[in-house]
Amino acid sequence: MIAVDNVSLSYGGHQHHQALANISMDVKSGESMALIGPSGCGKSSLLFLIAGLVFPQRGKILVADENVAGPRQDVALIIQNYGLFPWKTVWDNVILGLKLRKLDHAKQKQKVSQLLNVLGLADYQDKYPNQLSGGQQQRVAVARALALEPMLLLMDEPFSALDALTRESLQEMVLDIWLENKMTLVFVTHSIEEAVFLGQKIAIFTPGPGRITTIVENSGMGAKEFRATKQFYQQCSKVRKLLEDGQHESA
Ligand SMILES: Nc1ncnc2c1ncn2[C@@H]1O[C@H](COP(=O)(O)OP(=O)(O)OP(=O)(O)O)[C@@H](O)[C@H]1O
Repeated sequence: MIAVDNVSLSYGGHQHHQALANISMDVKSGESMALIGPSGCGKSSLLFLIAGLVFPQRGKILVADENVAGPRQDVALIIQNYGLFPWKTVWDNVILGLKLRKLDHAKQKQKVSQLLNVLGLADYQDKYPNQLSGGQQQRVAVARALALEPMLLLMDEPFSALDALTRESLQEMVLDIWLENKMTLVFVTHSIEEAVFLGQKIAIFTPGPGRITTIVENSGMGAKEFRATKQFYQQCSKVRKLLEDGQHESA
């Protein structure tokens, strides 16, 4: 589904800054991958490259076997801080993408109602984002992305602003959606537990410029009970150790 081949990215201007160096990775169709590493190591930049919002100076990125030349209709991106329109209600935020696609009106309504029900937002459909909690806003962002039935869902630190329990329940919701829809999922996180709970593969980044040092296979993920297993704790320890090693290397 995604093939990133030897990609380097610099941001221009006179303070020329190399954000990513020689990144290669593959994500198969239906897989989930977590991107984790210290702040500023280029995780969001890699997500934006895959989304077709920025372009590399070197290397190649394919999505569904096609060169990424711009945003695609079948790829949804949830940006940091949810990216909701504050002047639109929950309903209008979620239906927006379907309107832009000019989907049949009845189908638009049916789809949005269904999603709001599934995500527990039906009672909030006429509220505005600033009338909602962080967890509710996050669910609206997820609903808006899922309305488009993406084959690839990209999420940038989706649950970072949430309290621990809300965060876990939304992680479980995303796991359910991923298992049911068999879409490909790539997400950025700072949380080791989140990476291990939701990532079938976990890409470990180091900074200065951003590189992927290791891709951890995490075959145990896929069940809610995984969180309570010994394997889960072992995987968390492994990821923590790799992150620490990366910090020492780049220090
Ligand atoms: N538009 C931009 N112009 C110039 N530099 C940028 C731009 N966007 C990001 N950078 C720089 O590129 C580097 C990588 O940023 P990026 O946001 O991808 O990192 P990150 O790993 O996602 O960080 P965080 O975990 O803090 O969100 C940083 O040093 C950042 O300052």
